[in-house]
Amino acid sequence: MSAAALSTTCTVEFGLGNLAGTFQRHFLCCRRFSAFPWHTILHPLCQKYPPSQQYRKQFLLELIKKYESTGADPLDELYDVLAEVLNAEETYKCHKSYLLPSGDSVTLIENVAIISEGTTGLVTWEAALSLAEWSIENKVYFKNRSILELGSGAGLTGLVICKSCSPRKYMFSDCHSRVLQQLRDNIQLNGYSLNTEQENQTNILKEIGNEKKTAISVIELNWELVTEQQLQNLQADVIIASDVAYDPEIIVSFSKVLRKLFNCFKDGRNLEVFVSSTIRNSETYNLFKKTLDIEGLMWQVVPDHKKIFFPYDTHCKIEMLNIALKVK
Ligand SMILES: C[S@@+](CC[C@H](N)C(=O)[O-])C[C@H]1O[C@@H](n2cnc3c(N)ncnc32)[C@H](O)[C@@H]1O
Repeated sequence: MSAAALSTTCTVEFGLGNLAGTFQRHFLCCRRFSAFPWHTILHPLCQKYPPSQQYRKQFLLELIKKYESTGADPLDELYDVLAEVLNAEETYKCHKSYLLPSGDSVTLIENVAIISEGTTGLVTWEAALSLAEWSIENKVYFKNRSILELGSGAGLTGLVICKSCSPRKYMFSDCHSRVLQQLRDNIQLNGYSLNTEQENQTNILKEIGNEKKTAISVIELNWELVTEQQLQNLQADVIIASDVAYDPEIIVSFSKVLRKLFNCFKDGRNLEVFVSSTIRNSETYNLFKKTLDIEGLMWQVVPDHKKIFFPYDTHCKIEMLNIALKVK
């Protein structure tokens, strides 16, 4: 049977609309499947930006097993792709592509291991996916505003916001040199150019035709070292962060940075702060809330967004806080 014929069969059998969309979303960012997949390994995004060799191999073996368990004749095309994948070099980095509701996508280079090179910042974490989904439903917080993201990691949330919410300025930041390099690469991979230092300082907007483009920069910003003056110079209106409350030491320095950011707003400008966290350990998470309290900050839990379109473990508890200065 040809691939086209199989594709038609699957369309009829599984109803291509939602199901194919689900398969693509799972496959392109390396998530497990619970049903028979198609429109994946030959997807143009997969061919241009291949997921890890290990993931593609497992996927194809499972696909072949499930397909042949229906009694169908072996499909040469699947074995050809499997041979190609088996011959490919196994690398410690891979591509993951995240499909957006607009039809656009964000492709990232991520490490295969979740912790590598002494950092957690080389992969995308669940809280980043959740924050990105929330942002698409809440564009009003980002449109024409100047956003500072703390601990950006691989850059998923920021790239989704830049592609979907038209911010005026987006400042990615992190402290780790490998993470900062991967962030720059990922931003460029998605078709953006980075602002120069001079452009950052003078806050120049890129204007192409009549369309204003988001000014994007990557900043080395270590919560342990950054001063109030440095934060003041960034002139951010909105602060976001995801999965940064996972370690007691980090929690203290992160909360202090938030307090410093609020101190920059003595002139009455309004600062919006959103922090999305996976609650792995309730003691650690409570410590985060307690530390915010010690720093003179209060929070409200933001209601969950409605549409889930990135595949992630929905059993893990993710919570987003809107953080503000306590009223005296
Ligand atoms: C668990 S990762 C989360 C990355 C990304 N926000 C996500 O959710 O996918 C934590 C990030 O915080 C960064 N980080 C940890 N300590 C930091 C510090 N003192 N200053 C700045 N960034 C820090 C790490 O480099 C890493 O990128």
